[in-house]
Amino acid sequence: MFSVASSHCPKTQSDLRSEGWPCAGQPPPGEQEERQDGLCLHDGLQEESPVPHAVLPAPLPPPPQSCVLLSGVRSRAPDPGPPRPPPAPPAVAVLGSGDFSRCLSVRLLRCGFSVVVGSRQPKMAAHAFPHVVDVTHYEDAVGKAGIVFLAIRREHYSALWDLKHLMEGKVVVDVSNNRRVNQYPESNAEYLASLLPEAFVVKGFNVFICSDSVEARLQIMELARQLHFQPVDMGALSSSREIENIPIQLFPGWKGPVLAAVALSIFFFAYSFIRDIIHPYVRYKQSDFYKIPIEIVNRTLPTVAITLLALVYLAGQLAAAHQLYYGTKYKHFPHWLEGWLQSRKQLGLISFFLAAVHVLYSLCLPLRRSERYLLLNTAYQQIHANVENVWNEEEVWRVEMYVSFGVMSFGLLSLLAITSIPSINSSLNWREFSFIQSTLGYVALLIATLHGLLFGWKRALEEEAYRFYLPPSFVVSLALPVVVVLGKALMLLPCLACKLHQIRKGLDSSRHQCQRLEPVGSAANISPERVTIM
Ligand SMILES: NC(=O)C1=CN([C@@H]2O[C@H](COP(=O)(O)OP(=O)(O)OC[C@H]3O[C@@H](n4cnc5c(N)ncnc54)[C@H](OP(=O)(O)O)[C@@H]3O)[C@@H](O)[C@H]2O)C=CC1
Ligand SMILES: [Cu+2]
Repeated sequence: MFSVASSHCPKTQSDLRSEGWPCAGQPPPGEQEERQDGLCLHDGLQEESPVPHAVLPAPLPPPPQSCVLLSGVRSRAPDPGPPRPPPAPPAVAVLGSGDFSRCLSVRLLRCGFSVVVGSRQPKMAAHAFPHVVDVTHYEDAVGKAGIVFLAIRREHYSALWDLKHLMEGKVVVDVSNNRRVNQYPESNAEYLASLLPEAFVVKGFNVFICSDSVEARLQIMELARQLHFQPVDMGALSSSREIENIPIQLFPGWKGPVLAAVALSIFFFAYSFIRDIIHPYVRYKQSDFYKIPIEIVNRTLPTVAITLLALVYLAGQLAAAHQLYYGTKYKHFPHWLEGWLQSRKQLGLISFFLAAVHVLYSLCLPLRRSERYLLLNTAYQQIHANVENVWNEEEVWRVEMYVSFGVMSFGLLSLLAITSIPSINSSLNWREFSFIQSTLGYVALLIATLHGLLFGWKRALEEEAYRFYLPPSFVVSLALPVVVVLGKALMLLPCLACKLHQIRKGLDSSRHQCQRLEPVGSAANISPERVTIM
């Protein structure tokens, strides 16, 4: 339903600094910083597609007015004078004539480069390219360009051995992906560098880029920018293994949140099973096993959903506590907290998913045959007892409010989920986003907690509700949300709120100023100023 991986790097990364389930608009100046180290796995050329057109880039605007040289150096503003003919576009060689080669060639052409394609059978391959592309033999193609893209698979790199002398001093770009994580002992790029020791090998292209030659790396990053990608500098060529593994990882950001959801589901399911099925069976020989498929599942779903939602906001509160304790936003969070903060969006979306399934299950409750029998039995007993009217004002109000709060909190959760879609979140400014994800997010948590409390009502105080000495599951599931809601109330106290505000404005009151750290490194290091939750 949701595309949670953004095709815009900054947006994906900006997830991390937002309040609730993250993805954020532009922060106000001085409060947040922008970094562009997101994962853009959905960027056109990154995907291996058997259909070339599936990854063909959309028509692009005209190329920038040759203000950026391929060497990565920006030229000065041109002197006013008679207009000169535009310089010949720089030639880029692409070796191989497969799917990737065709996509890349078209993109290069659209951005004003001249392309020379190297093929083992140039005559046959030429049909697949626009007529302006020079399709020739490998040797010829390499000789005509300073930058050489390899659009051939690693298994065929050995054929490049014959071109070794021609590759001397050229920038050779390895774009290959693998089919399995750590498929070969060394990365494809390192293998290529060993085959072509005189060339400057650069790994990656559209997003993550690395090379042992800083100049070559900058040159390819500039080229990527000219093709409207947002490259991320990954440093030395040794990072190529990491880059090659990225496209074949299966939802890496979801592992922790999914594991948390599964563990909580097992716990709450087992808890309800013991209390609601095993207990009546052991005590009264009453078989309630029919409750497993719907009732127990529908009791597990909301408890896990609300716990996950509380975990989203608990991470932000711990981050705020960390900042208050150290009196600065420049001290890195512990690793576990960084990971947790990064998982908030996934936690929130899983919570939304479980809440949605809970809604569906709840709507289906009256459809059950068991419900019908129970209702008839109750009616019969009522007639027997000669009771005409069982209307209970308190019960009526409790259930009306309980259902209403449930619907409201689900509505707010839906809003949070929708605004975490990259295209929607990019249409919001920082304040709008923060209002929805933080303020409305807390309201959703508060209302969901009230929904749970109204569901349980007085049962927490009744002795028979403690089966096997275990409190009802709603009591267990509401403990964390109540703590988080109270934590929020605490953070709103003027003394704490003011101090936190100052810290986030960058006014260090800390004894730790000497440890001031600039946010650096991989995407795993979230800078504290990205977190404004309270
Ligand atoms: N970074 C990214 O975003 C992406 C990277 N890639 C990578 O690009 C590379 C090319 O992928 P793709 O275009 O899909 O592959 P294809 O199989 O479609 O094309 C490979 C080309 O390699 C050439 N080649 C050279 N030697 C041989 C040989 N011995 N046997 C067969 N072909 C040979 C062929 O061109 P010819 O016959 O003209 O010589 C062939 O067309 C791969 O390494 C892939 O992982 C792919 C998609 C996305
Ligand atoms: Cu509910």
